[in-house]
Amino acid sequence: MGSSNSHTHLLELDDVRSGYGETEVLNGISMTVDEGEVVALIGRNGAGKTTTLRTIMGHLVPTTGTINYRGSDISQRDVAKTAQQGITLVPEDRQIFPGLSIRENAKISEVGTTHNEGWDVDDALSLFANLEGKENRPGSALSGGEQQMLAIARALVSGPELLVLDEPTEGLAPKIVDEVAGIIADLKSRGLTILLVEQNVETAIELADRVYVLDRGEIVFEGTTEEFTADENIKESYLGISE
Ligand SMILES: Nc1ncnc2c1ncn2[C@@H]1O[C@H](COP(=O)(O)OP(=O)(O)OP(=O)(O)O)[C@@H](O)[C@H]1O
Repeated sequence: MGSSNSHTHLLELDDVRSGYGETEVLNGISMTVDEGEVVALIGRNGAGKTTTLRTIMGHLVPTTGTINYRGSDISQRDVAKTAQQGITLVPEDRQIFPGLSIRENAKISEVGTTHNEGWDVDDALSLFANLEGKENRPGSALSGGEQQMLAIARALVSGPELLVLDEPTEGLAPKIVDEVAGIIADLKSRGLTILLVEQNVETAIELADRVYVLDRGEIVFEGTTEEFTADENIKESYLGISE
């Protein structure tokens, strides 16, 4: 039915159903992201988090429901159109080109950036101390943490209005998790709008203003980070966290 208030959200999913062929994975989810917010989408393995992002990005088209971006329905558009509209995904597998240097990987996003001026390649890389002095090193020589940082830098070069991060800390050592979280916090403080999918609940709540919990294709909790932190029941029931 849509949001009852008259405020236009940056991104609004309303009763979205989506999946793969006959298999419905999202059973009618509704969520919003407002400008300047960091919104975390969390949930167990297989809950449908990546499917939600694929649907937002246009890899999957909802069978019913709407996705509005700046008040326009974008449910039926393709991936290229989504990127042009300023929604940039940093995918779970990071997709760094192994034969290209760090700089070349970052520069790729300059191509076709039409909607908005993106970050300068040097400015984007300079956010990450770990990448400093390594601009000519090939993607194949990077650690998982460095790949993640480069993937975020490359996304910034495309000039996102909404940065979508799919499990950015997955598989990283604790020290590197902290560094990546620090960069996300920095981007947040600069006013960038971020939709963050995380399995790492601690990192998610450290960064997010609001939290959605997805379970078996349904949103089972929505609230501020404070409300989530106070809700022992939701943490225990859906995320297997108890203190
Ligand atoms: N290409 C596909 N074809 C059919 N089913 C799929 C496909 N990709 C995912 N699924 C199914 O959709 C459901 C949700 O998967 P999804 O990857 O969205 O979950 P997730 O919450 O992102 O989990 P994870 O943390 O493991 O990535 C799972 O049951 C999964 O098996």
